[in-house]
Amino acid sequence: MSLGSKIDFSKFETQGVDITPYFSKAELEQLSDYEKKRYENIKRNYDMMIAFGLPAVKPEFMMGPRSRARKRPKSPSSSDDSDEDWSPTMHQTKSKAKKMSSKGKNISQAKKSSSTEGKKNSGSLETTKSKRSTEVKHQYPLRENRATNFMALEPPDDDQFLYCEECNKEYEGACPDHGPLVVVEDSKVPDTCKKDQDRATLPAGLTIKESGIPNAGLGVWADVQFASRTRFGPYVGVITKDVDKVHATGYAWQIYKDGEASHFIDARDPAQSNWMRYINCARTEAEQNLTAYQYYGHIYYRAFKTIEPGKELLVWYGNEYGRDLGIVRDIKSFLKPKYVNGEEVYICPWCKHSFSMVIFLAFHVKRVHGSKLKLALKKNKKYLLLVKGNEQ
Ligand SMILES: C[S@@+](CC[C@H](N)C(=O)[O-])C[C@H]1O[C@@H](n2cnc3c(N)ncnc32)[C@H](O)[C@@H]1O
Repeated sequence: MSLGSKIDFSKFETQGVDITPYFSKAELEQLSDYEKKRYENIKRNYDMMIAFGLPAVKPEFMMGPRSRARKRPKSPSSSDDSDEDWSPTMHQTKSKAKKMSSKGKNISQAKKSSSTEGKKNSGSLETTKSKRSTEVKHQYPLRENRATNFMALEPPDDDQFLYCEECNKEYEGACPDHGPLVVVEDSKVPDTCKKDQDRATLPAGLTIKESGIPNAGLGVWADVQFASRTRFGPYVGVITKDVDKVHATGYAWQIYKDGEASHFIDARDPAQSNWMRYINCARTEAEQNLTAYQYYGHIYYRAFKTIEPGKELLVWYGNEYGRDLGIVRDIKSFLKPKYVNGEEVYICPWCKHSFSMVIFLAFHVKRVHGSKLKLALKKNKKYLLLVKGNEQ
């Protein structure tokens, strides 16, 4: 089976996409560049399905401004997505972390959250009932999904414990065996530099310049070596509960209180943020060198390996935002069908559009996310493999 081999995708690659007819002037003004690009991708995908005679349901935004009520986005904590079983190097996990007081008192049982090797390598999943891929039943709507472009950790039960990656335990203070983290403070900002506060706070030994990730904008690079267990932060921004605003910019961290989403720290304004707003999202585990964590209501980044001079500082933004940037690191759940009214539905792991057939998902994945799927046999079972994508 060669998915999509006879389809000419090239005209869709090059054709411009105009989304302006579907929005009122006021709505267009409110959309960020990020959101516009996202709607263009959805429209391009829909146009492609129609052009190839594939059944597709019109995305909601294409119904026009009058018939559409803009949906509020879901918070990541309320997501019904079930593939949150792996979250790269995020160690504040609900009720699973072993917590130790600074005196070494055991509070609860540990989760070995960084042992992702086996999970990372499982790039295949069984496709059940493969005959489905040859019989067209009906196409599920292309679900319109609002971008989840804020950064989010797994909700911590509480944020008064510090995780020690070396002992895989949390302590109420410094680790008794490995000591405190090495703290890198922000540079002090003179009053005359307030409007450029973000850049002025950059600590010595770091540079802000174009990212090594294509089209990612600026990034932060190490000029000197930073040891593992170096702490940066806190992440500085405006405290807000305005989810629409944080969606439009992509610079906010979700903060939790008592395990529930509470507010955001939004670093969209350079005059009210710090240099950490320029740290980009790692595309792979291999290139990630920072772990984000929440401590007493603040977000800090900590090096979990030595960062050599010339390396870009990269953190993980969370599964939802990662997917939105086209990064899927949880390949394990790729193409696992979900069941809706007894029917198999295949969900795109990047943007979560639903498809009734694997082949439709394959078209979509190739066109919108630039990845290919191929069928493989393993122990006499059929698997679908992602053969090209962001996972390297
Ligand atoms: C917190 S900002 C990071 C700083 C940003 N690069 C800048 O120049 O201001 C988040 C934005 O950076 C870009 N970005 C970060 N990581 C990325 C990645 N892995 N791939 C593509 N874009 C990325 C996206 O535009 C994202 O919305």
